[in-house]
Amino acid sequence: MIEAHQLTKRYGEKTAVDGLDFTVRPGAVTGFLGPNGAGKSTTMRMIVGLDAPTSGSVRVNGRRYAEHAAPLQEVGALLEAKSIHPGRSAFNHLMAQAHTHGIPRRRVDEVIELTGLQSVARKRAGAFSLGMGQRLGIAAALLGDPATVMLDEPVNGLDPEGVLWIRNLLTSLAAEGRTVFVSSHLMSEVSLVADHLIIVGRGKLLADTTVQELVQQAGGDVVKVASADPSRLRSLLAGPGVEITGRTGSEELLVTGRTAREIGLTAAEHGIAVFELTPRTVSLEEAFMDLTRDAVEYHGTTTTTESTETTRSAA
Ligand SMILES: Nc1ncnc2c1ncn2[C@@H]1O[C@H](COP(=O)(O)OP(=O)(O)OP(=O)(O)O)[C@@H](O)[C@H]1O
Repeated sequence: MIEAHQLTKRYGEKTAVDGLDFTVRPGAVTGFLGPNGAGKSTTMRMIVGLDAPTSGSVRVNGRRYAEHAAPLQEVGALLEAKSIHPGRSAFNHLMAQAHTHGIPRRRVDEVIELTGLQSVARKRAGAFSLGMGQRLGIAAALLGDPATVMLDEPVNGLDPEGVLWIRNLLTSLAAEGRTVFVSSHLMSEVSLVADHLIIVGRGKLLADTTVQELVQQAGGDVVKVASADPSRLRSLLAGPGVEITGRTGSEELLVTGRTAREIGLTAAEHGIAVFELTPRTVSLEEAFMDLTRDAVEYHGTTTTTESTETTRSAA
C-alpha cells in the first residue's frame, strides 16, 4: 500500500509535485500516468526516500520508507534502468545486493529465473541490451520479495516480446496480492494492465479513477448513424441521458446514451431507412489527452473547424 498525503516537491521556483493525495492498494495494478514532466519520477523517488518532500508525506505499507527496518523487503523499485556497475555480472550484482540486505542466495537464483536471465546471468551487465538491463533492474526490485513493487516506465525501449513479458509479470504480481504501481506516459500501454489509474499533470492530481470510468467521463460509447431522415430520428431518440450531435445538412448523427440496437429498432419502427450504424468506443488515448491537454508543456498545432449542432437532454 502506498499513501501520499499532500505530497509536494519544489526545486527552486519549479513545483515538480504539487499537493498530491492518493492511495495505491494491494492486489491490483495501478497505473501512474501523466505527460512528460508531470512529476511521476519525482513522486516515485520520494516514495523510496531518494528525494525528500518539501512538504506533505508518503508512506509505504504504513510507514515512511526510512522507518522500515528492511525497506527492500517492503518495496522494490525500478527507477532507472542500467544503474548497474558495467563490469559486474548480473549474478554478482544481485548477490552484492542480497548480501547487504541479508537475503539468501536461493532468492537470487529465484529472481534470475523469474526474469528469464539464466543464460546471461554470468555475463557482464555492461554488455546487456536495454531489455536485459530492464529485466535485471526488475530482478533487483523483486529480490526482497516485497509487498509493494514500483516500476518507472518499465516498457520504455522494449521489443514486443519484452513488453508482453512485463505485462504478464505485473498482472501476476498483483494476483499474488502485491501492490503494483507502474508509471507511463502512454495510456494505451497502461490500460492493458492497470485496474486503477492515477493521472497527474504539472505535479497535480488530475484523476484517481478506473479505465472504465475514464471512458465514461470522456463521453462513453458513441454510435454513428446515417439515415434518410436524421432530424426525425434525432427527435425520436432524444431522452434523458442522451446526447446527439450532427452537422447541419448531413445524414449522419453521433449518438451517446443509446445502443446501436436501440437506434436500429427505433428507426425500423418508424420506417426510417438506415444506411450506416456504427458503434465507436471512445479511445482511451483521446480521453487521456482531453484530461491532460492543459498540463502538456509542449503542444503541436492541430485545428478542427467542423460546425456542429447538439441536442442534449438532461439526465
Ligand atoms: N533535480 C531536479 N531539479 C530541478 N528540476 C527538476 C529535478 N527533477 C525534476 N525536475 C523537474 O520537475 C518536473 C517533474 O519531473 P519528473 O521527472 O518527475 O516528471 P515525469 O512525469 O517523470 O516526466 P517524464 O515522463 O518525462 O519522465 C519537470 O519539469 C522536471 O524538469
